[in-house]
Amino acid sequence: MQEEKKSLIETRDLSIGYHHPRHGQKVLHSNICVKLEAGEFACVLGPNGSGKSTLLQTLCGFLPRLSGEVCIAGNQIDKVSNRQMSLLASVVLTERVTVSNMTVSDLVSLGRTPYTGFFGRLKSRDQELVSEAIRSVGLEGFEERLITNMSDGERQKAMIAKALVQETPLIVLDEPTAFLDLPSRIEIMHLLRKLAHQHNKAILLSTHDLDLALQMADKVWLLAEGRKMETGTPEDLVLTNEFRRFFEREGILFDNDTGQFTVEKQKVKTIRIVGKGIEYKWVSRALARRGFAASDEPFSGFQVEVKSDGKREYLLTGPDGKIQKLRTIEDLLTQLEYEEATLLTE
Ligand SMILES: Nc1ncnc2c1ncn2[C@@H]1O[C@H](COP(=O)(O)OP(=O)(O)OP(=O)(O)O)[C@@H](O)[C@H]1O
Repeated sequence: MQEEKKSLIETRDLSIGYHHPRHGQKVLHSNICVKLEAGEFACVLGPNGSGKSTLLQTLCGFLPRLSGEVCIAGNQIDKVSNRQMSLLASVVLTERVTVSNMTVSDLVSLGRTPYTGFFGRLKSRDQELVSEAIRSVGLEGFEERLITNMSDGERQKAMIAKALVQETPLIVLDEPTAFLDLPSRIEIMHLLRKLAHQHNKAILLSTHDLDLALQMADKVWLLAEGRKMETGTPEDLVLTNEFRRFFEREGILFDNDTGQFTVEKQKVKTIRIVGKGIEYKWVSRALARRGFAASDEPFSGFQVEVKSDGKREYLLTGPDGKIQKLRTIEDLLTQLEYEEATLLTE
C-alpha cells in the first residue's frame, strides 16, 4: 500500500480576493481545492493580474481569505501562531529589501531567527547553514556586500538563501526568477526542485517562465481571470489543451508538440529548403520568422540550398531559375525580400 504523503498546504472551497471599503468584495477566484505535498515542486502560472500573488499571500496568511479553509501541515491557518508558521513555512515575496547597512550574511542569518530568537547569537551550525545557503545560490564571495549595493538578481538570490536557512518543510516564493538572467533562472529552478526531491520539501512558486515550469515542475497550478483554477502535471495540462486555453491569445499560439509559444504568421508562404544539420535548422527558423514554411516538395517558387560543409553558403534560386550565392542569413533574408518585391512589381 502506498504511504500517504504529508500535505503541507491544503485548501477547501477557498475564495481569494480583496475587500474594498467602498466597492465591497472583489472575488478573484473561488472554490479553490488544492493540495501541495511534501517532496512536490509546484509552479503557479497565469497571465499578469490573474491572481498568483494574491493566492500565494493568502495561502501563507499574509492576506485574509474571503471564505473557505487553508490548512498548513494539517493545521487550520488561523490556529497556527506566528512562531509555528516561521518553523513551517519560509516565504519569499517580490517586494524589495530596503534595509540599509545590512550585508548578505546579515540578511541570510535572519532566516535562522525562528531558532535563535531575534537577538540570538548564531551557533556554529547556524553559521555553516548560512555559508552553505549563500554558496548554493551562487553568492559565494558576496557575504560582506551590502544588500543595497547589489543588483536585483543578486538580492533575489540572497532572499532565496534566507528562505533556505530557515529549514522549513514548506517554501513559498513569489516570482523568484523575475530579475534573474536565463542561466541563473535555470540554476535556481534546479536548486528548488532538488530541495523538493532530495530533502522532501514542498515548494510552491509563481513564475512567468512557462517553458522552465513545463520542464521542471511536478505539478502546475493554472490561474486565469474568469476561469476555474486547473492543476495537474504539466504534461496532462498540455494534452488536455489547458495550456492552450489559459495562455493562447490573438496572434500567439501554444504548440502542444514543442511546448512553446509561437507568433502566429499572418500569411504562410512556402519555400523549398534543401540541406541538413544545424545550419538547416537556423535557416528554417529565420525563414519561418519571415512567414515562410519549409517544404520538401519540388517547387516552382523560391528554393534555398544550405551547404552543410562548414562553409556557410546559401544558394537562393528564384522562380526564374537564377541562382545567387549568399554568405549570411541576413544577406539571404534581404535578397529574398528584394526578389519577392521585384516579383510583385513585375
Ligand atoms: N490590494 C489590492 N486591492 C485590490 N485589488 C488588488 C490588490 N492587489 C492586487 N489587486 C488586483 O488583483 C488582481 C490580481 O493581482 P495579483 O497581483 O495577484 O496578480 P498576479 O497574477 O500576481 O499578477 P503579475 O503576474 O502581474 O504579478 C489584479 O487585478 C490586481 O489589480
